[in-house]
Amino acid sequence: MASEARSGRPLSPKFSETIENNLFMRKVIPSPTRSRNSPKVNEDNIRRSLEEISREIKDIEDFITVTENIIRSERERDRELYARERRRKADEKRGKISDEDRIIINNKENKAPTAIKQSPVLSRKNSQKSPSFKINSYKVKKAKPGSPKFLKSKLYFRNGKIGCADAEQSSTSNIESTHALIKHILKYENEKPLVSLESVEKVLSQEPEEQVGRAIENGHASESNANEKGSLDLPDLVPSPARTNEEGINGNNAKYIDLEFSGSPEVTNEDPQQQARKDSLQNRIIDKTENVEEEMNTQEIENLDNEEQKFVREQVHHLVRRFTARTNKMRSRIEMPPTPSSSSSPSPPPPHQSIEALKIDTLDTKVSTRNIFQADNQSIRTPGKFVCPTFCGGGRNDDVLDPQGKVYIYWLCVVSLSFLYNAWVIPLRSSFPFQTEENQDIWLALDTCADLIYLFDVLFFKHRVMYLFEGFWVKDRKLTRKNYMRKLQFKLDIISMIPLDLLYLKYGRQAVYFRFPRLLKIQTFWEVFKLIDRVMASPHFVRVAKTMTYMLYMIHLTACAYYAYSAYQGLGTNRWVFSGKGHPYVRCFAFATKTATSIGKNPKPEKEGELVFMTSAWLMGVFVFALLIGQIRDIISTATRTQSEYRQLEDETLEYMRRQNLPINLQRRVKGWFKFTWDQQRTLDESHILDSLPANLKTDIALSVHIQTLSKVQLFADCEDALLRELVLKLRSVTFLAGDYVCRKGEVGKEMYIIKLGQVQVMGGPNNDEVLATLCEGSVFGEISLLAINGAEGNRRTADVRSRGFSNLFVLSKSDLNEAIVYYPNAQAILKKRARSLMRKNAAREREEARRNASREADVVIGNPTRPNTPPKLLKTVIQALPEESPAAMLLTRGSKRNKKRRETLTDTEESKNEDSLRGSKNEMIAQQTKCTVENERRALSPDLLSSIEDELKNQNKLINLTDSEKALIMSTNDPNEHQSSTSNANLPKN
Ligand SMILES: Nc1ncnc2c1ncn2[C@@H]1O[C@@H]2COP(=O)(O)O[C@H]2[C@H]1O
Repeated sequence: MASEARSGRPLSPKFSETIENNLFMRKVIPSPTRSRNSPKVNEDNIRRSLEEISREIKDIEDFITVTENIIRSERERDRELYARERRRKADEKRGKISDEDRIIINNKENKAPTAIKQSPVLSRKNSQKSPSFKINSYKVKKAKPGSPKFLKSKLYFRNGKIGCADAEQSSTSNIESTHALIKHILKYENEKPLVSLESVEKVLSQEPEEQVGRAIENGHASESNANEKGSLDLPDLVPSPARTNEEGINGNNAKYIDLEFSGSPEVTNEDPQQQARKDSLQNRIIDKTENVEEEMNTQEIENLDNEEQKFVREQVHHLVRRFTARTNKMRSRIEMPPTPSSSSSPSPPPPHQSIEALKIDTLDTKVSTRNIFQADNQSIRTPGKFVCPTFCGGGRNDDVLDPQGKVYIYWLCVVSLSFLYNAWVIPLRSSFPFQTEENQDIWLALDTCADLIYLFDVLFFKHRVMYLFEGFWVKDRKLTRKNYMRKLQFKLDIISMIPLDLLYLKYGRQAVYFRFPRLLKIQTFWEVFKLIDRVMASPHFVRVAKTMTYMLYMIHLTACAYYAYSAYQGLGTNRWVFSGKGHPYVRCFAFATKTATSIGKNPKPEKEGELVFMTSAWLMGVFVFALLIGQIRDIISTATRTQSEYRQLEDETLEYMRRQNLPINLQRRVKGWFKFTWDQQRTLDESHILDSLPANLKTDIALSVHIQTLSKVQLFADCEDALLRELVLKLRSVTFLAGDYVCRKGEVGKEMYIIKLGQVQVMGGPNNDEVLATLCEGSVFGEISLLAINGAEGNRRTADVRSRGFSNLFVLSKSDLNEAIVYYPNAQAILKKRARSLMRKNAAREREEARRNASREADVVIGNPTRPNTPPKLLKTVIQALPEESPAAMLLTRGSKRNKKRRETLTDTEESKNEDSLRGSKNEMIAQQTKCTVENERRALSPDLLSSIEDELKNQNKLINLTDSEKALIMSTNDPNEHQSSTSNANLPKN
């Protein structure tokens, strides 16, 4: 917008165009529907429109500033150009131009040919429509690259700068090209005039005034005639013998206005007639140009100032005013009262102040909406005329006090101390003989200090405290003062300062009771406790302290009264009154304490007056102590309520489990859960704590509490903050014990999780005992099944997730997630991307596992053929052949009961023996063969035995050592010969 306005010459039409074209201006003009806002309009919509309006007003403000700057700078430039031009023309007229200057002017003239082009006003018009004037051109073919001819260029004049048109399109440096081109022009200018006389005549015959008028009206209409591109070009300056002036007009360049600006003294070969003609033409040109130019310039500049500019400015200011008023009205209607905690932030003024703010003179050109809003806060600038204009800063509003600010609270503490001084000392000095002639001055000084504090409080502090009015903090000093003066507190403060002490003059300084009005400052004392209660980390202490102060003060008053009564009756006149022995205050205070608390024995009252005193003291004691004890109980119970609730719940749960006879282990886990949850949160259910707060505050609190965890969640870091705000209140906190499964593979997923504390393990593998990943604080899991990427089947958990130690997780339900995420496509995309990548990873892992299993199975088939389970036929035959009860048969059929391995070895040996015996005396070869066969066949039944024998024989290459009992067993079954042979057989190496 700014650039448009800057480049546009006819500022007024451009201005109005800009305004009309701008969206914000269209919005600014209030439509009937807009102004007729129904009260039922949704608050959100109002808010949004309010924000929009604020933005628009800001835009208008910028718009005004920019356009005003443009107007100013344009005007200055116009004036400057105009003055320069006039000076130059005057010089020219007087023929004072040096030759050198003439050449430069010549070229300058060429930048904006004819008188028309010299008009700054017109130049701007031109530059608006066509940004450049092409004033020269080269049309030489086959020129060297880089040479001015090659450029075939035209000089242009744009925004006060000269340049070479073609250089812009080529990569050549514009400055270099322009320089070269100018040099070239100057070189040939001596040989041939730049502009022919005929061209000049032609232009002049077209009535320049007309051209000017048209140019102004139509924005270069005259130039368009000459050049469709809107440029005013001179004929080719390259000296070409074939080329004549006529060609310049009628040939290719016929559309150009050819002007000859000569008069160069170097052109000496002209005849005097021609010279005279040239001079007269030149003069005509200059005269006409000057007249037109002068007229135009003056008119333009004045018009600029007087009409459009003013109109536009006024219009815009008017709109700004209207919109500011509307905005303030709307704001006053919808703005929520700030919470006490936000009071320190700059707050808007009460509505009536806003209205006053609107009285600001918006006609000031520098006014801005920002200023208006600032003015809202400073609407009243007149100095205060009421209380202490000098000290109180009059009507300034920059030093109001925040009622919850530190300065004010500290000051209230000081005032409270002086109140307490008065409250304790006035009864004390009135009853006890503590004010003597010697210390009177000290008391007087202390009294004066306390009084000064009271005075300062009223003069400098109380009336500056800002207050809430219809939801707005009122910060105006005049209003805060009025507010203070309206209150009862002001009246009490004034009464408490009444200098009744002056009566000392009449009644003497002993009459301290004249200071009793000072006790009316008690409101400040209450206020300070109230404020400290709010700002202290543990308000229970403040409450207990307050109650204790009351109690002690009652006892103090009783002590004073007791002493006064005793003094009245006469010290030590009976057993009840104060005896006068010891420190009077300490004794009387002890008496009063015993009476009030009914602890300890006090002397019995004897007189009626004493009885009345005691009765009232007892009553007060009962009342005050009942109150005190009740309060302290409340305070303590409030402080420990959450803990006792937790204890109660834990006890009930454990009791229930005991009654149900649940396993001890389970009970222990539940106990662990209670302990861990309490340690972590100091409450069992956080969610209900903030129930009573509005949603925005709840969100803020939840964000502050969980920010540490949530800041680690990548999902939220990558997405808008709004998503986090939306979800934070929906997060539920859950605790898992060590080894607990958070979710199981194949379950339907209904929640996703964010790890708040601890670690979880994602389990996988064929037996779900392989840890695929360990996730820690800030990690998100359980989202795959929620997103249901794989259609209906996709809502199943893809892995087991187990808590590694104790872990605390945020749970987000599927519905909550879906509800929120639907508006955040970014987050959706991130979650889906992550889910897909996890799924791909899992799929790849599962494929790999399947492949490994398959290859393992294949190995078994090839490498380990299974042996038949049925005993071989030969063995069956042998067993049948053996006597049933023989140890060999028993061994073969049942095996040993003692040492299996040894027995089997034995059986093996025996069997060999039996085989031998079976074969009898048949040749050894056959027996051996048989034995081997049997052995081979037995291997099927007891591979361990056989292999162990084999191993022993192979590896150690020694005889198998049978135990004696085994040998005996074998020998007892078979004859000695057989035994021999069997032993030898048994000892045979297998191979
Ligand atoms: N290989 C893995 N690495 C990390 N996390 C995983 C992996 N596989 C599954 N998960 C997470 O474990 C979750 C189990 O439940 P979901 O399938 O809903 O979502 C799953 C993922 O968030």
